[in-house]
Amino acid sequence: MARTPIIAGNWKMNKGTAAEASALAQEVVAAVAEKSGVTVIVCPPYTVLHTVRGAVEGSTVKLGAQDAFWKTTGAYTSQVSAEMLKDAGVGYVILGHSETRGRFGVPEPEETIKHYGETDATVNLKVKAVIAAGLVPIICIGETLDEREAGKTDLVVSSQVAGALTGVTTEQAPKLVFAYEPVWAIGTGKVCDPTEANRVCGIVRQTVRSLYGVEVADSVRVQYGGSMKPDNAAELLSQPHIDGGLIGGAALKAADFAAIINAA
Ligand SMILES: O=C[C@H](O)COP(=O)(O)O
Repeated sequence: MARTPIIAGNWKMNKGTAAEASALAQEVVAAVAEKSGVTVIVCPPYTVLHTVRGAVEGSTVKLGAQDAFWKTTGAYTSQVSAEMLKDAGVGYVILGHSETRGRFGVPEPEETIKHYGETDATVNLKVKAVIAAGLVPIICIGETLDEREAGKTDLVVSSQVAGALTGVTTEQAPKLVFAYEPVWAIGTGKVCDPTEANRVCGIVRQTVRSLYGVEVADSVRVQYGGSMKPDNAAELLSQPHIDGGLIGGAALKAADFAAIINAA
């Protein structure tokens, strides 16, 4: 089955002033104006969603968010619901990014803390809330270096996929997007070998197949993320199980982001 490639830029906690966000979003819109046949998404910080919404309006570039809470409203200080994101013009939501998942319950030194205790259970609640709001979740999964070296990659990835999908129906599943992001490849410049990235994206698809059957498995889109750059994108994106990319650092420069999109 032909799946439409999907490239998402995760700006993380960057380009968060209105001026920066507006400039980058406008550059992305201009850089991909002639490109068709690819779903292009930008995921800025919450504070500039409105700004970026205005910048991408009327273009093919879609608006995404970096997380969502599972409750719709209430006394949940600091949280943002999927319903609120929908109202803000968001169509896609990154969930379970490794920078929000917990790891082994080991406290980290303050200067390096960047994990917020996300578990498969909270990712699952968020996936269901995002689907209920009519938005598309981009579900992140991936192993740490320790897990890879212990030979646990396939187990970690398949259990994260299955854990995210409890209670998600066969009717809801075809639209899902997954992002396989080996944690050791994120922001390190150490990209996963394309053949291995394809193999693990195949594990994601196989897990979906075991839960929902072959048609759904053929429909879901699986991105690779982790140091994808203009010079390695074509080889990664030509792999049969890799339908796109979740891009961090290279999404902060419109020319690099566009080069990756053009390789899809
Ligand atoms: O969400 C994006 C990923 O964490 C990849 O980040 P990166 O491209 O900077 O390695």
